[in-house]
Amino acid sequence: MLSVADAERIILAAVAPLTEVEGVHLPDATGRILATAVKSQLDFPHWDNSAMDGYAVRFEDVADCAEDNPQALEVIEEIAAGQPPEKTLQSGQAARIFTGAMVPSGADTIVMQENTIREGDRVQVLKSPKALGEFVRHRGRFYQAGTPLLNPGIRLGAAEIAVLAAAQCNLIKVIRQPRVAILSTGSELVAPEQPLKPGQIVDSNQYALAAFLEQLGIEALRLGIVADEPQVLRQNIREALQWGDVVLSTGGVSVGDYDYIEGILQELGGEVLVQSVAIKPGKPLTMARFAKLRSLYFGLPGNPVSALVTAWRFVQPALLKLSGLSQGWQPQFVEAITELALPAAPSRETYIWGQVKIHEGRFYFNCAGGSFSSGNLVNLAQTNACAVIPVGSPGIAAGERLSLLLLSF
Ligand SMILES: Nc1nc2c(c(=O)[nH]1)N[C@H]1C(S)=C(S)[C@@H](COP(=O)(O)OP(=O)(O)OC[C@H]3O[C@@H](n4cnc5c(N)ncnc54)[C@H](O)[C@@H]3O)O[C@H]1N2
Ligand code: MOO
Ligand SMILES: [Mg+2]
Repeated sequence: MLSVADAERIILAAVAPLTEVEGVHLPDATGRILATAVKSQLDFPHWDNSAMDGYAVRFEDVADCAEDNPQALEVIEEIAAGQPPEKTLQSGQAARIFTGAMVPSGADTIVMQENTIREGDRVQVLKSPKALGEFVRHRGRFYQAGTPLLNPGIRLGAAEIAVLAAAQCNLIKVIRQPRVAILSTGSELVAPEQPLKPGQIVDSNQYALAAFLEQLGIEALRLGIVADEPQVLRQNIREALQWGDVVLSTGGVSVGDYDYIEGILQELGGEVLVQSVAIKPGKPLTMARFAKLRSLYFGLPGNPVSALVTAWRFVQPALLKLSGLSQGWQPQFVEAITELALPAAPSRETYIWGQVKIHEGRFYFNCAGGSFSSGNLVNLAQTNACAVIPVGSPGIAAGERLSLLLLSF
């Protein structure tokens, strides 16, 4: 049985980030991973412009003015944003200007409107600017044309999409999305919409995994429920591996008579890298690499909580690394204070699900109510973090610090 740390290392080492590139239009680029550096032929700002509504002036004209010593200037034109100036400012002159408008030649400083009094075609400046260039946003101050604007390997969110739009990048090169197939193994399973006969179990894992993937920005190929019949399972798994970069199944990975997954992976030529892990829940986690197909198989345990906890702990970083993210794909742990006492972990690293909150700048963890069983998915609702209890820990008292795996925060 591997330790959690060793299993993580083996799994993540087996992941080769995707490199294939595709083009998407800007409105479709949200959530995608940038494949190549983006440069712009434009400086940012594109030209000297005003940061305030006020007057464009020559600093030397107003360097010494004050309320009891105002400086009168002649207003020679009005420049709105989007409108190029027509005149060149001479000494003793000002131009009415608005935020974002181009600074006219001859001017070097902006005086904000609040420090002026307008009198017809003249303006009185009541306060001298702090420095030459005050409230001028100079061309190229934020970014110089031709240098990298966005680096590859980043996920495109609202901020990056704004940058791309401003740089007029309409077609973006992104890394293709991972292909992930999911299947639920188990002859006892029925879909949520089917009537339940005695002894049957509703296939919640398929839905949980599809939602888990969707939250990572991946649309899963849902292969449905596959019965515990070796021939049928083998055929489904073979096809899934041919199509996908990653195949996730649940169930059939323990030691029962109907637990066929590991044997099938070996028959299909997979290199089984993980067979069991000292983690609770999730001990029978199985992972295999199919080098020729360039695909990975995760056989997650069938118990609903075991399936999700192992997905959060191992599959999530693997998929984020696969997606081409250059950083931030590793699992995120923070130090937190537990509100309630947590149990001992004699032999397996134990994950206790619950909720994390920030209070006065600190993380606080509240474990879920109800019973902690890998078969109880009811108290999994609203989980956004898992407390990690290290192997050999006698338990963690209320008010003590612990390490927390952040899920979505
Ligand atoms: N003798 C032993 N028995 C078990 C061991 C062990 O070490 N020795 N390990 C236990 C642990 S820990 C886990 S976790 C489970 C994992 O079992 P499998 O991965 O083989 O899963 P199944 O046997 O197929 O199912 C277990 C349980 O989960 C339910 N299930 C399965 N699929 C779904 C689904 N898609 N949606 C909802 N629920 C599902 C299934 O009906 C069973 O109740 O093994 C222990 N046994
Ligand atoms: O590891 Mo199992 O997931 O304890 O029930
Ligand atoms: Mg089983």
